[in-house]
Amino acid sequence: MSSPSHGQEDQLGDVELEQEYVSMLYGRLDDLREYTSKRLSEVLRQTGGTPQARTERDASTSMYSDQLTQLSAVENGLCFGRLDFEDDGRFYIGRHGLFDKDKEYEPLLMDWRAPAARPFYLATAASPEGVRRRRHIRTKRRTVVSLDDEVLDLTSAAQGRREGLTGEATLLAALNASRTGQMSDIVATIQAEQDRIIRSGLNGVLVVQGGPGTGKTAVALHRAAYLLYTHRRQLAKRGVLVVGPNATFLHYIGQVLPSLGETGVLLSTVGELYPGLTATGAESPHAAAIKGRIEMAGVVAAAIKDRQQVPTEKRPVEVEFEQDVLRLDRRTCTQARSRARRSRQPHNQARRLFVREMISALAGQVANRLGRHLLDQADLDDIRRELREDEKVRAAIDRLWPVLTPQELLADLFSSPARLATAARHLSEEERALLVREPDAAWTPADVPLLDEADELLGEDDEAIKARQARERRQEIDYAQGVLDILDLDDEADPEMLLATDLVDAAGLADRHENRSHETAAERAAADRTWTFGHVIVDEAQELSAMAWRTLMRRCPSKSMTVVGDIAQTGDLAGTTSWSEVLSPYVADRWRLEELTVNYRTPAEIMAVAADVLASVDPALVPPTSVRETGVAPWHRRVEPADLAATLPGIVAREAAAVGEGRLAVLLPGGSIDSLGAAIAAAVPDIAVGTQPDGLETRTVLLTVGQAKGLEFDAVLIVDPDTILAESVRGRSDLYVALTRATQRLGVVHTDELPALLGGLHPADDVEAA
Ligand SMILES: Nc1ncnc2c1ncn2[C@@H]1O[C@H](COP(=O)(O)OP(=O)(O)OP(=O)(O)O)[C@@H](O)[C@H]1O
Repeated sequence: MSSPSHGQEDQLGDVELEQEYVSMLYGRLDDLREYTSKRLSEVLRQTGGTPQARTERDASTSMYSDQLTQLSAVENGLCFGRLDFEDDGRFYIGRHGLFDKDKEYEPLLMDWRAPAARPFYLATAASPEGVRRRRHIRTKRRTVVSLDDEVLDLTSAAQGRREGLTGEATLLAALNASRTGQMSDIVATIQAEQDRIIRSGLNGVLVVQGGPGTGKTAVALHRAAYLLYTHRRQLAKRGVLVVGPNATFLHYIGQVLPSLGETGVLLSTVGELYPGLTATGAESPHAAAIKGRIEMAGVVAAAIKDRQQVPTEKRPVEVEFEQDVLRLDRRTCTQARSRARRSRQPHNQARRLFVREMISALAGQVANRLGRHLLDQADLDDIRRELREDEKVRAAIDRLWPVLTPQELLADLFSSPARLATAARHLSEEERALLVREPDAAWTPADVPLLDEADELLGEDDEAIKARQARERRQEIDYAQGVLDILDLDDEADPEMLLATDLVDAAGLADRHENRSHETAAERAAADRTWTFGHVIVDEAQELSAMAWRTLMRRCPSKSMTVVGDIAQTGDLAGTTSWSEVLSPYVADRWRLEELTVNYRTPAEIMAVAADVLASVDPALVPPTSVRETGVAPWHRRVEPADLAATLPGIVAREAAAVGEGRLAVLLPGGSIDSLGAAIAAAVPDIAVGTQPDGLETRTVLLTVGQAKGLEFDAVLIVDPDTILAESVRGRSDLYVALTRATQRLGVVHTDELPALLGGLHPADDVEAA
């Protein structure tokens, strides 16, 4: 509600006044951009100097480029609010702090994350915190288009604003707007219960539990921006990781942080956390669920032990060496293996000890045959060296204790029922059979935590480390050569002036860049499996398996984490329905819980239907309260199974037309995407089938419920709810997720009797007639 005390004329006058102020702010922003860009070019042009000067220059380069990125990002909606206080003070609130350099840096615009900006989100008529009026300023590009005032006194509170909502008109305008396929930031309309979570302290594990549409994802991302602003020094170095369920979801949320001026955050799925590997393989949900169990950590450890072999009593290892046959018997090998294992080093590093013991044993045999008394220390050293370099000796030792990469270990394990039987003996035969795969099959997302576990237990052998270092050094030199080439391309350079290559060669420049100052923490983190983050945010956290949690906890030893999710929406068989169950192995009961209760996405009419489904998942679960109604009744239509393929394209086309500029999602059972997808795609323009990162920007998209998790659309059409319910033991949760994706319209097409759970839907003919 716009302030009743303000007439239309006042508003017009105010709009002009605010436009003046907003234009002044944009002028200041332009000045700042120009200044920063100039400084950056100056720094980039400087060369030479002492090592300290170079370090300072690197720091200035990254500071100015970061500032420039931030200043470019805040163009849209730079200023969105104003607070007027009882004592006649006032200030403006926006995406970025701006100061008046001519007036002792007096604030012109307060960053929304600054402590002083908090009353903009928290002040209420009942507790105004000295605020007289809160004004929401809506802009389009650089033009002020409207204002929404709230007067925070109890009389105006009694007159009608809905209790508990901040900036109601602006909020409802944002919620009613058509979706674009990309999530937007909510910085102008953060609600009080969300603000408290966004600004909660950095330390410890914070769990944010909330029903669908309560803004968990939005809150998690704004929290990342807030934490980076408030604890920049601490977090910029180690970076922040945001984990999401799949690439489509990451694409959907990908613009939110950049629009808030934050680019140093790594967005990743758990499946992408193993550098150099893309987990594109698919497998049955049951196989993935087994791989997600915590017992799999023991299976990986056992699989490694199983590769540390000793010969049988009767058949010692025989090695040909210089026309002689040397023997490694069971006792010698067992002793060497025990010593190597006792070192508690990872397999590939402990191997050094094993090799040393084996070479000693073999050298002893050679010395005895040559006549030990004839040999001095130098001879013995020679014998050891020759043994080490001998191909056959090396091969024999490799068979007993091979150098292994995580990929080799797991590919060998899963392609061998015998190896699986040894390492995973507590699994049933049927469970083991589900894990068997071809040796060269593609890796699946559920394999990634196992690879991570294996990497931890295998470690890297020295040769691999040396090879990697050499590779990295070559990359540094290539990068440095590129920099030199660019610098020397300047054709306006004075011919008398020394070229950069006259001063330093690529190897020399690479030395200076050894600390990779040109990469952000997020970029370095993405390339390094052992990177540990300053803060980790996990979205749709209910879907993570126990093994995935183990991987993530390894990446965050400080346990500074924000975990957001909804245990009523768990669809993955490996997922959880209890936060305490997944967190207690790592932090016992030292985690704090915050709950979100208001649904900003799903209108009340649709939520009433979803509430029945939720009650069937667990009667104790409480659905979130919808913030708005649309007046559009959700409908159902029965179609004979034989007619489905012929009828559905028409229904989809009608819904796509009804949604106008908005987005429509057709949610189908997993098994139907292929069979029904082609017919629908042929009849409906601008359509995407299945997950493609930018598929959400098409007007219509066909997805399974699992693929639609975390996403939202103006209209949703659910096809064949019976099969969605039957497809998984978590079918009811899946249906609940499907129903709660819509912001405006919902329809359900079924081929059998309407499931009783969906009794709240209205027959399509009644809805059309109305
Ligand atoms: N304070 C707010 N102002 C404006 N829009 C909001 C606000 N809070 C949430 N929204 C919008 O509500 C929708 C749902 O938010 P979000 O996706 O974060 O919910 P969620 O709790 O993660 O949902 P789900 O559990 O279904 O994934 C989004 O469009 C988001 O932008």
